Amino acid sequence: MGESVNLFEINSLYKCYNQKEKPKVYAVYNLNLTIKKRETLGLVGESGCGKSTLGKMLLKLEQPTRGTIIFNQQDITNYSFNQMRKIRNGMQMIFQGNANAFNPYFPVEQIIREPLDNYSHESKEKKREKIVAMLEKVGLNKTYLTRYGHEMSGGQRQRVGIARALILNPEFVVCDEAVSSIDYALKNQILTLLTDLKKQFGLTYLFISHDIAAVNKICDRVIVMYLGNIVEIIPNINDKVQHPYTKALLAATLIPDPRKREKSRVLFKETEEIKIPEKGCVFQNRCLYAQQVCTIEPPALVSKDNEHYVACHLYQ
Ligand SMILES: Nc1ncnc2c1ncn2[C@@H]1O[C@H](COP(=O)(O)OP(=O)(O)OP(=O)(O)O)[C@@H](O)[C@H]1O
Repeated sequence: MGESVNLFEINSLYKCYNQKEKPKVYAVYNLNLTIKKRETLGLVGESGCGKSTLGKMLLKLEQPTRGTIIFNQQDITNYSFNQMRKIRNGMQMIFQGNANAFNPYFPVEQIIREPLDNYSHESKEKKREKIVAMLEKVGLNKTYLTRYGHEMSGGQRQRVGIARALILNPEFVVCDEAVSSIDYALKNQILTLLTDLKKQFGLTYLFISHDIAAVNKICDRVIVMYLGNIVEIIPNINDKVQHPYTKALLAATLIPDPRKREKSRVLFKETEEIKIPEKGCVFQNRCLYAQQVCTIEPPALVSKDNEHYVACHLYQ
């Protein structure tokens, strides 16, 4: 049997958070997706649409309520903590590089060494050599070993976070808003660094971001999520998007002038409560083009052309 080109195969995945004395929240709802080896897959959508929950389920930091997650042809959905331990070093996460991202009492050496200590019995000196080599790969050097989080800039902290995520040679990295809190020039440097490291280490990224420009720069394909569902998969964000939600999202975020952006929000219908409807399309309550069928049948995610998928009755 040849090697699979898919790193992940995700089938009918659900995550429901049961909250005390509050209604259930479906953060991810019947989601189907494959992630190809060595691709950078973008994940965009409004706050609360389930992006982080999906990322955490792939890393098994959250347990799915239903569905299956196949990683490298192994069904890891119900793997125990010990079974996950054997593959967890192959999956890592890069968070926002803000000052709270690291333990304030740990110097950089300890921050990056922590994952190594969990997985390797090498001597302290050998580990230090690896840490210094990794610091150099991310554009820092050994003088940073003794620095604390608050003694670094946002960009330097972000580089340390990347070094920590890559120290165990992972195959898959979730970048969760990894460049969202840094300014434009620095953002470009970190995006270039992530792209270089991807080539060097043969990485696969899930790149979660509110920043459409960053997604545009780095991603091979982009998933658009709305209320826990995938509404569109775009091979390239410059391609013609089709789903009314994607159009509205792009119009709202790509216009630099916030006053004009406000106007473009009319692309959504305003609703009091944004929640998954009992039947039909998830976006029906806010869609300006909703028809009767949208209130009855959920649209399937169908292929348009060349890996462009859209879940909308307007195009079926
Ligand atoms: N531990 C939790 N307990 C209860 N509800 C949760 C929990 N984590 C997330 N949720 C809810 O699940 C939904 C999806 O949250 P999630 O953090 O995945 O969204 P997101 O798209 O990553 O948002 P953001 O862009 O703001 O980070 C939200 O309604 C959120 O309130």
